[in-house]
Amino acid sequence: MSRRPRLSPTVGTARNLIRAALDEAQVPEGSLLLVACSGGTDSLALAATAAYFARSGRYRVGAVVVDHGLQPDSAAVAENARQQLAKLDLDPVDVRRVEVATAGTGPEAAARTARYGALDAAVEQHAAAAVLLGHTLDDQAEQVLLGLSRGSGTRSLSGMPARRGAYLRPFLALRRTETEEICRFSGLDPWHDPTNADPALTRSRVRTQVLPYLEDALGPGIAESLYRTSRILAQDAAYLEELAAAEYSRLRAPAPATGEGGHDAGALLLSEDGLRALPPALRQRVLALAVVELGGVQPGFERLLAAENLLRRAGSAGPVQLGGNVSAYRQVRGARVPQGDPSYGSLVLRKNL
Ligand SMILES: Nc1ncnc2c1ncn2[C@@H]1O[C@H](COP(=O)(O)OP(=O)(O)OP(=O)(O)O)[C@@H](O)[C@H]1O
Repeated sequence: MSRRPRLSPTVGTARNLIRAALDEAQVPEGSLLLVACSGGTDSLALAATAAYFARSGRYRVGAVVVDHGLQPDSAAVAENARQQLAKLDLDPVDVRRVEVATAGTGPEAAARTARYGALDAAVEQHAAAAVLLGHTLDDQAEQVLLGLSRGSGTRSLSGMPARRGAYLRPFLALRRTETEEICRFSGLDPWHDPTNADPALTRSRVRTQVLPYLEDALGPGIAESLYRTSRILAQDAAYLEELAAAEYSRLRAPAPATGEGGHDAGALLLSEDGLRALPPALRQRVLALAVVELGGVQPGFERLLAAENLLRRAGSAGPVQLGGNVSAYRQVRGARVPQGDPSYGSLVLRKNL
């Protein structure tokens, strides 16, 4: 009597991870899932595991391969991905060539922007309910380590989110060695991106030198520990951001226009007493929310400390540059700010044109 090959425990774990991610995001049964697939080990393993949900009839499953056109062999890499995906009976398998606009930004960031543009377009065209990304625990550990090396805060150290809109990362708890195992088990032949071992790239050095060194020096389990840290900090970041958003809407007021009536859209006011009463973790987040609302970029820690210092000054103070051309200053009562003007007692944030 012939026996069916035993299911690898890793394949079972991977299925459970996808099932949990879809349930958590409440992706409706019968809808289309698109796997974002580079043809590399992680996303091919993801496609192979997601294919199970098509076979079981619970979802429809397709894949999108983005050809960035940055390397001479990029079309061949995309074709290899298509051939591997053809073994999995996914529908559709959509290979998209994109133009990567590298002017003014690094090639990696430009490729990412173009890739997400193509994935968004594929979601729209195929009316997909979710896009699955193949990031693993190892990717998350690298992300946290890179964040630590830059002196980042809670949000950045919480790494990549498991979910953002329709984008899901079900494999964040899975090791890269496990995605390799799934590919072997599924008879897939993944592409090995040579840039993953390129010592000129910081992330590659973290992957091939720093993490193995830490593993050696501190003992095994460092990747799992960094992943654990990311989960703890993700909870904390979400909670602090929720509190800060509530404080921001409580303390924020529109700036009056300099002329008759209306508001000055390029500025806003934050109650100084309200800001002073907050703990620094919330005060700095409130200031950052104001900067972003005015069209600036998320300010760094030192800039936020400088803005907080304005609140300790006796008279008019500032401006302090907060990034993205947004500055903060305070004005005290006098000829320019008569009592009764809402700018009095407020920190003013202004976008300089
Ligand atoms: N060219 C691409 N086309 C479609 N999706 C992609 C492409 N490149 C990356 N992705 C998606 O983004 C995820 C992360 O890619 P990245 O290259 O950062 O990591 P990786 O660990 O090398 O992943 P992989 O082994 O799947 O290539 C991939 O798992 C995949 O879901």
